[in-house]
Amino acid sequence: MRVDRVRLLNFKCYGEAELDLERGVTIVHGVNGSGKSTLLEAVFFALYGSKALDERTLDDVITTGEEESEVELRFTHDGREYRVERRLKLRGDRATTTKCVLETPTETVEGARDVRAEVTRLLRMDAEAFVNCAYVRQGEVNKLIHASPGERQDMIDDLLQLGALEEYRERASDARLGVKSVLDGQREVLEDLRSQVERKEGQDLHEQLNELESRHADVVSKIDRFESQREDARDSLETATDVLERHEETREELADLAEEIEALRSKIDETERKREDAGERLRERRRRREELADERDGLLGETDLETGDAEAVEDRIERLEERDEELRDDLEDARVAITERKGSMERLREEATELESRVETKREEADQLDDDLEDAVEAIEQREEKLDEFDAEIEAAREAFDDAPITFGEAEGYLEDLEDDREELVSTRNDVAAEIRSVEDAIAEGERLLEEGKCPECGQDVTDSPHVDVLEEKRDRLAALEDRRDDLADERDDLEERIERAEALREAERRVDRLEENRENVAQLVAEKRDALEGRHDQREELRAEADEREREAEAKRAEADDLEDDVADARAELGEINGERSEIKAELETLRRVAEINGERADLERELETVRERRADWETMNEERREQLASKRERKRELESEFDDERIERARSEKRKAEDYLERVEEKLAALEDDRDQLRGRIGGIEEKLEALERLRERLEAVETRCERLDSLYGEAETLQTTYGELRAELRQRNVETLERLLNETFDLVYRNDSYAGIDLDGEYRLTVYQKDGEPLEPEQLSGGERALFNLSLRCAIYRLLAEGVEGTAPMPPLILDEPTVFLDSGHVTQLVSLVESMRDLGVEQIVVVSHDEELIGAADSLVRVEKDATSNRSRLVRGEPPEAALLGAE
Ligand SMILES: Nc1ncnc2c1ncn2[C@@H]1O[C@H](COP(=O)(O)OP(=O)(O)OP(=O)(O)O)[C@@H](O)[C@H]1O
Ligand SMILES: [Zn+2]
Repeated sequence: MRVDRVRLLNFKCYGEAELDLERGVTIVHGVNGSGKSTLLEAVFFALYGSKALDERTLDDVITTGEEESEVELRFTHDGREYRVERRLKLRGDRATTTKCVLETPTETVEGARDVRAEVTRLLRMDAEAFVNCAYVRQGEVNKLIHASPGERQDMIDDLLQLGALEEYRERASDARLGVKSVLDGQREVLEDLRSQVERKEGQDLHEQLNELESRHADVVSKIDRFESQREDARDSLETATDVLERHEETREELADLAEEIEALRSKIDETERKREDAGERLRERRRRREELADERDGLLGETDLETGDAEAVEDRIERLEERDEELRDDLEDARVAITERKGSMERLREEATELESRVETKREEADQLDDDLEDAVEAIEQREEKLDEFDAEIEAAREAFDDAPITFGEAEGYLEDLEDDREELVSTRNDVAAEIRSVEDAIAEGERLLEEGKCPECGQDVTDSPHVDVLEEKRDRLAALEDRRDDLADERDDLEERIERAEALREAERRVDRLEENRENVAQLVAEKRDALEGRHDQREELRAEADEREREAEAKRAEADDLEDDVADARAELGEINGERSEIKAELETLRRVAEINGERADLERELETVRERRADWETMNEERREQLASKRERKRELESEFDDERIERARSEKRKAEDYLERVEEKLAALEDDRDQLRGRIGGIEEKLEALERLRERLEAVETRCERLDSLYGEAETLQTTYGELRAELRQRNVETLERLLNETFDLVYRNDSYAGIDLDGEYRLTVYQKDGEPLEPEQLSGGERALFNLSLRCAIYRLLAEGVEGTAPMPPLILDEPTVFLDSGHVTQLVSLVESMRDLGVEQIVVVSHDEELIGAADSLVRVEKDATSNRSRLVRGEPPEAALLGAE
């Protein structure tokens, strides 16, 4: 068997991974925890499913955090291709297998159990055998050494299929013992049967049977006789019962007829009564009709209708109602007219009153104006007097100018001129005064100088001064100036006087101005008053004219209102007439309506009369029919009465009694006889059964005799088979043990070639003993760790080779799988392990898969697989490498 391809999905640390495996030695390497062992486990799991998991469960297989997991394995076996696929799914917190198929070239096997059975059959190994032989798991290197010889024996026997032989031997032994116990049982049965048959044969069963059968025939013939007599009795009973029943029926029919006749008669009477009542009603209704006719004739007399004919009456009513309708409209119109006119009339009168009150107001206003006018005239007169006073005053003021140097109006200018003159005068006086003073001073200076003898003019000695006469001139000048000053004083006094007068004149001028202004004002007021007076006159005239106008209007309205009052009186009179006519119409309508009512009632009566008449006729016919029925029922009754035959009835009764009597007795008798018969039958049956049992016993006896003979020979055969299997196994094991011992020694030699050990001994019970060079025996447990590992590997390889070469009909072996075989080995022994691996390959092992870190092993590989774990996703990956990669591996 060769693994071609492994494909994983979410298998433990793997996400998606796929690996093609080739022939030869494949080394799987990678750091701790990268997933190397898991890869091998996956192959194992693909083949054997949960059996490959030891104590772990399916949910350990699914990558943590995932729901589903898949593993697919393609392999070639015996030249044929196979494919196994398993799929797991987490349901809640338990994983289950949702798909498990094995595709073989000829069929598809489904279901975990069937697939495992088929794989076990193909490889001739179950899971346990697989790990004991082909798959050396990590840490299980010493498994075979630590096992007890008995366990080892079972393991190896199983692998070599010798277990089956032992099983067969045991089965043969079981079979032999089984046959023995069955045979013993059967012999006991045989004895028992024989004694039973003998006992039964001594009982005279046939004679007993004959006697009982003749007694039985006797009883049966008696029963037959009584049964036929009972039949006769039953017949006569039936006939008698018939006659009596018929009689009973006739009597019942007669009774029914009597009842029916009675019922008919009472119905006829009842209907007859109803008919009479109806006749009475007819008469009553006719009377009523007459009464109504009389009443109507009376009513018609009151009207001018010639006939009480319904149509004519309705016609008349209709016309009267139309007329009444017209009159009602007229009435309404008249009422409306009255209301309207009364309204207008009142309105007119109100308007007139209103106008009159306005006339009065206006007249009062005019009178008021009269008074106002008088007052105004008086005021004007007063003002005019005032004007005269002003004129006199003005005249008086103007008189001041009569002897004045100026005329009225010049005073102002005149005064101003005088004042200017005065000013000029004053300044001239001042100038004169100043000159006087300076001349006086110069005179005084000149006089002083002169006294000192100096020139008054230039201060030089007066002797010969040209200026001595100047002093005199100055004195002249002073006198002239003083004259002038006095003149000026006079002039001023005169001027003062004139200014005083001029001021009085100016005052008079101003007073006249004021007075004239006042006068003007008063004159204006008077003029205005006069104008106003004029206006008031006009107004007063207008008011009076208007008042007259309104007074006339009011009179006109009152006249119109009086006319309307007359109209209203006329309309009222018309209203009275209409009402009169309407009450006449109303009276006639009442009469006519009553007539119409009578007509209606009479028609109803007529219809009712008709109905009653018809009803009566119906009742008549009904009763006639009933009378006929009555006659026929009476006839039938007479017939039945004539049928009655008392004598025959009496006979039937006595016969019935007799038959009943007999039947009662015969039943008892028959029951007793039947009892006898049944008892006899039972006894006959008992004897017959005993005879049959005897027959059966004889048959069984014969059968048991044959069976015992057969069992005897079977026992002999089983005994032979058991010994044969035992011998066969011992022989085979001996042969295998010899081969295995040889292979083991060869292999151990190969991997542990030194001088310490002479050889290994394997006895028939698979007890292992290692002999040292000096001939001392050693238990394998006494070997060192490394030695033990090598020893074990040798044993594994030896078993593998034995299986691959030795056993007849062996299937092609699965790959040899070694998980970390080098852990206990030093480098020298690794080299030997490498040669072991190589020799296995040379011996024709198709595939060898080894998990190892060892460089030397890697160097020996035909192909390399590196397992890496992605640091971020934490998923393992498979990377193929070719052997040259080995050179780079020093760094790992
Ligand atoms: N169900 C699972 N889901 C995810 N990871 C898992 C699951 N089961 C196991 N693992 C992880 O798979 C990793 C690989 O384990 P494995 O034994 O294959 O490593 P290895 O390469 O053989 O290491 P060593 O060299 O130490 O033997 C471990 O780190 C383990 O934690
Ligand atoms: Zn590992």
